[in-house]
Amino acid sequence: MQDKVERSVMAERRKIGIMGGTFDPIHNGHLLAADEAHAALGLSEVIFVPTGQPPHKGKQHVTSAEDRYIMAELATVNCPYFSVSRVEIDRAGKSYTIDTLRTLRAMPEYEGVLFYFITGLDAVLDIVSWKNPEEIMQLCRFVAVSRYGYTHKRMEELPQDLRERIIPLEIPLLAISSTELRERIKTGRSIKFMVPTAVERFIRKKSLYIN
Ligand SMILES: Nc1ncnc2c1ncn2[C@@H]1O[C@H](COP(=O)(O)OP(=O)(O)OP(=O)(O)O)[C@@H](O)[C@H]1O
Ligand SMILES: O=C(O)c1ccc[n+]([C@@H]2O[C@H](COP(=O)([O-])O)[C@@H](O)[C@H]2O)c1
Repeated sequence: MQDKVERSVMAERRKIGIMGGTFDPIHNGHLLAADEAHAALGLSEVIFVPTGQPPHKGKQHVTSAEDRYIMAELATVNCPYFSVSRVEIDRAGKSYTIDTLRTLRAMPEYEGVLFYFITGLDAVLDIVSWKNPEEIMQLCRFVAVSRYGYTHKRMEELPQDLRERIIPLEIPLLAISSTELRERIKTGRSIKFMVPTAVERFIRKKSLYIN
């Protein structure tokens, strides 16, 4: 009975996806993951949230937040249910997901919304090292989409209480990563069908990733 009531309450709540990432640069793998989650989970929209300071990228050089934000805008502008948020870019310090969830949940336009945080399986397997993972799981549902080189079976490595809150989602594998794209640009190889055309044009115009 309790379960039934809970399910019917959840069915009435607006469901919104959050696709967080460094997006250095954004690529078709990110867009496909967000689109598959949108369809499979009945999300009304997906908000892309480029990180300001990625919490786990350490000393690795990261392209300016503004350029990564513009690329995210260019990649998503033609999709009516995608948008890009500046919430992490405009916040000082490391971009912890817990802070982002608290901020979004406190915004009047998202009152009563059920958030789904979309990540690749590689990122989810690392969740125990994130800030406040238990509280994150209370504030949203986690979605773990397939990523080349990983299987959902590996979710068994996670503590049960966290694993139970994560929705595994099989999506077509696109073996694209931002690392691979940066390497391709540096070595003069094509990225043509791996990123939206507008993103490729921006990368070329700003001479990003050439050294
Ligand atoms: N090809 C892909 N398929 C599915 N999910 C992906 C893919 N690429 C990235 N993701 C997921 O998107 C989120 C943001 O990823 P991120 O911006 O770090 O891209 P990345 O390609 O993993 O970058 P890098 O190679 O620099 O680590 C993460 O949850 C990541 O797992
Ligand atoms: O909050 C944390 O501790 C945390 C640690 C690592 C990653 N994240 C988030 O996970 C998303 C993917 O991160 P990344 O580094 O793979 O681009 C992005 O939104 C990050 O802010 C969050």
